[in-house]
Amino acid sequence: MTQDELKQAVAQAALRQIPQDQIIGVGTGSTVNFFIDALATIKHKVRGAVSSSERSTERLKAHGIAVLDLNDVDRIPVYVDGADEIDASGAMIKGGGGALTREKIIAEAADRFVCIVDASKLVSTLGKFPLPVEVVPMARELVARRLRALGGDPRLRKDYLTDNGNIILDVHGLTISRPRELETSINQIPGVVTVGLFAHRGADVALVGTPGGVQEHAYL
Ligand SMILES: O=C(CO)[C@H](O)[C@H](O)COP(=O)(O)O
Repeated sequence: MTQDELKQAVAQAALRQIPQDQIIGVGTGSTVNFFIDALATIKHKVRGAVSSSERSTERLKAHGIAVLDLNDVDRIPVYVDGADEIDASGAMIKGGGGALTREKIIAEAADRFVCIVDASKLVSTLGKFPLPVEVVPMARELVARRLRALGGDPRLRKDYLTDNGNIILDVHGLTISRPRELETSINQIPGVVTVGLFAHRGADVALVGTPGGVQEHAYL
């Protein structure tokens, strides 16, 4: 099976997690694109979506799925999103697609985080994938110095601004043995908008695409 076929399989499996007549949180990325396409086939069963990026919003609307403002929504029972890495506790690195801030906001607002990944994203220790950090532009060098002090090698994502008008520093060279602590430390640096570590609010369940089928991993 190709990686795209694995992504498609988990996207399809995620439909079973979608409650009837509710608003669904929708993430960003190539796996989520397959999920949005799958969601379109049951769109009469959902009230609409809260979207984590302009890209996902565009795709949802193209399918005729209503996109709502988070401020107008009381409850999001399920948030479906991909990840760049996920460990055995459900902690993740996210933000490879640059949407980490809105993703973290919707993840926090949702009752349940369903992570959809192919098996290549499962890791024992987070950090091989460079950790994205969204930063207010004027704080770039200050934040970069602080990230170096934490043992990382921050590199500016070239020719890229987030949907919020900020830059991203991708931090290479980290071995993240204590994801919660690192998430807290990086969030303390003035100028950091969001770190792409999702440890305090990790996944509740991961649907993992493998050549043998979709596995479900539940986390406490
Ligand atoms: O965090 C993300 C976007 O900001 C994505 O979930 C992550 O990058 C995984 O993307 P893909 O499904 O394309 O591998």
